[in-house]
Amino acid sequence: MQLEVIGVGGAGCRLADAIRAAESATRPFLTDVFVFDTDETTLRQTVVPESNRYRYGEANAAEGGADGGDGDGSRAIERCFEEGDERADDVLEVVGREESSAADAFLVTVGLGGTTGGGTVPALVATLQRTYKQPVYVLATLPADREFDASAGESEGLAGHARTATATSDTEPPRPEAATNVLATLERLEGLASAIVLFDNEAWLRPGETLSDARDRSNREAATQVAAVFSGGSGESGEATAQTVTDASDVERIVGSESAFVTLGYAEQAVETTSSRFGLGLLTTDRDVDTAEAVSAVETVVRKAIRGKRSIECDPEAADRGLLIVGGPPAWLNRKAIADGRRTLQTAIDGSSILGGDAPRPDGETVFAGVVLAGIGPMERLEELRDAADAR
Ligand SMILES: Nc1nc2c(ncn2[C@@H]2O[C@H](COP(=O)(O)OP(=O)(O)OP(=O)(O)O)[C@@H](O)[C@H]2O)c(=O)[nH]1
Repeated sequence: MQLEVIGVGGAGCRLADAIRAAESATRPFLTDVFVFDTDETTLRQTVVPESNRYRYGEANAAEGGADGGDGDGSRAIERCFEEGDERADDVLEVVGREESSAADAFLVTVGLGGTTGGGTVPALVATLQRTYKQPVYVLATLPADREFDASAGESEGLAGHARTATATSDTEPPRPEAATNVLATLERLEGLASAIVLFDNEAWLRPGETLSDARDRSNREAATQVAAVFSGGSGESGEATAQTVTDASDVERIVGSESAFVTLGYAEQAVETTSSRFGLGLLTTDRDVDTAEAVSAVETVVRKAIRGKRSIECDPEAADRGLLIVGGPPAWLNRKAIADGRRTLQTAIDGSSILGGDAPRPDGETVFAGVVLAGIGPMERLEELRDAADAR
């Protein structure tokens, strides 16, 4: 399927940039990528073409810091929501230069916790929904615990998350109001966004890593997950055709249109191909691949994508619907193992709707699985953010 990506705010711009970088030249899945921020530097640091970068409004810092200078983050984000309509119109003026979008869906990327992205995105999603017929999905990061603490690095983290006392050289500002902002934006997105993919920064931080150090790696992880599921089931891939194609309507069926929360999973395993062995770029044939090895590779990546670390943790059983894409060099895509993988997903989520597809990658050197779990139930992380907001 084809996506139009719109990044808003610092994190939103960097995520959009990372998704653009994850796009394969031979299998494009992006019609366009736009980035919008109050901060010129953020925009310049992306590799998005200048015509698609746009600076709008005043930096929120100029209003007295990320919480508006009044110590009450909720008031600051409310002010940004009020400005949201105007900002959404600015965005639409740029994005809507073409009367209709060639994309199958929009993906709005944003980091929740701040005010620029989180303050604009509800109005932007509403405007896009009113203007276009395509679904509008949101990819939203959740802040890490240490951001809530104005004296970062001195005390313990929240709600059982182990704190690594190394945030001192972090260039990310403390955001005591972040949890409040997250909840306010999510509340507004409810009923507006077609679906909301969550990415939990706390879970993707490595011990001893600063937020600034983690962010490029986290963005690459998120972009890989997005590319696997949104570009994954493309039907034609040079000389290889998928046995089971998943298209935009399949993705829509799984993620729904009612602001369901979504988590993404991804796993890959390097496999030997003729090209990796001899560097000749020759295709691997079925005869070269041991069936047991191919089955094992597919089983392994499917299991890890479902049970391993996903964009946000939740019990797979709490999901209503699921999508599985298995990709790699065609000779490695064992059909029976892929069908078994779908059954594994069905059993794991105990839900009613499962779809699956395969994604042949003649030039690929890994077997991979991308998983979408949609309609995910109560999430511990959101509960923790609620507690953090209440504690303020
Ligand atoms: N994964 C990821 N998260 C980020 C990145 N940058 C910031 N974040 C997260 O996103 C949240 C919001 O940060 P920004 O996107 O910079 O904020 P903003 O929307 O520009 O808003 P203001 O800074 O308040 O004007 C932060 O609290 C972090 O949790 C990034 O590059 N990657």
